Amino acid sequence: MAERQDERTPTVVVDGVHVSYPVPARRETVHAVRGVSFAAYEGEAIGLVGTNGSGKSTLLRAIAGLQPPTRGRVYTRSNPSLLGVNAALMGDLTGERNVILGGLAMGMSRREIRARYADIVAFSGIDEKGDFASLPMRTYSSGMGARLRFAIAAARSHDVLLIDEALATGDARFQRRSRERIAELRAQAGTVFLVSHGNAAIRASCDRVLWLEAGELLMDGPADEVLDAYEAHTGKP
Ligand SMILES: Nc1ncnc2c1ncn2[C@@H]1O[C@H](COP(=O)(O)OP(=O)(O)OP(=O)(O)O)[C@@H](O)[C@H]1O
Repeated sequence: MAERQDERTPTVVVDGVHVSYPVPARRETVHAVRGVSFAAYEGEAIGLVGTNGSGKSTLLRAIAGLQPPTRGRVYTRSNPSLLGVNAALMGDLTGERNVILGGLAMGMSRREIRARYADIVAFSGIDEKGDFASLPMRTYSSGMGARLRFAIAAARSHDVLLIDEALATGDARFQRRSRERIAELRAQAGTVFLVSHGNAAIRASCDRVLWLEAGELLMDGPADEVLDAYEAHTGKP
């Protein structure tokens, strides 16, 4: 077993990571992630579950390099262009402008963006109820924003793609497109992390699940096994 594991190529190694947020107003720190360790490999899709405030988004931000660990280390194989477009989307700009800026922020050329533009908008589904691509993003529902963000991020291949909640927002067709895209990214030896409150989306796309509770890694194993235990704990599917 150990030998077979050694043949796989790690893409992310999280080694004893702690993250604390100072809350000066209350003169305390929130210890959001507590000593989490695991390795992720090429071709894996890994779901993150845990009840509200258990540290999922914080761990994702630490892997993305957006939140420095207070203790421990995160190693990633490639330059983490993860969650690439998250910061770049701007409410006052149209969806179209955001697609262009998001693509540039991920290192795509203008020519590549032009070539992919129609696909990105079609993937997001934002134009299904009118010409939303030409309207400012602040006029979008939060689900539309999340879907456009995912569509932009999915337009190029990633060694590591971190997805926070986006998939929970779409209808059945968007979810099918997302599942297909995740499968393609994995086939290109990428690693996908998925945070969602919808266990069904995780069951459909992930083969491995990490269960965080109060900042600690409670369970790490095959998706069905961990989700069954998690659902027994929360009492809901
Ligand atoms: N910027 C911040 N400053 C202070 N505390 C924070 C900050 N961001 C998150 N926290 C706290 O850290 C803990 C973990 O939050 P986090 O958002 O990582 O959990 P989560 O599992 O993603 O939650 P949810 O499922 O509700 O989205 C929570 O107690 C939260 O209140």
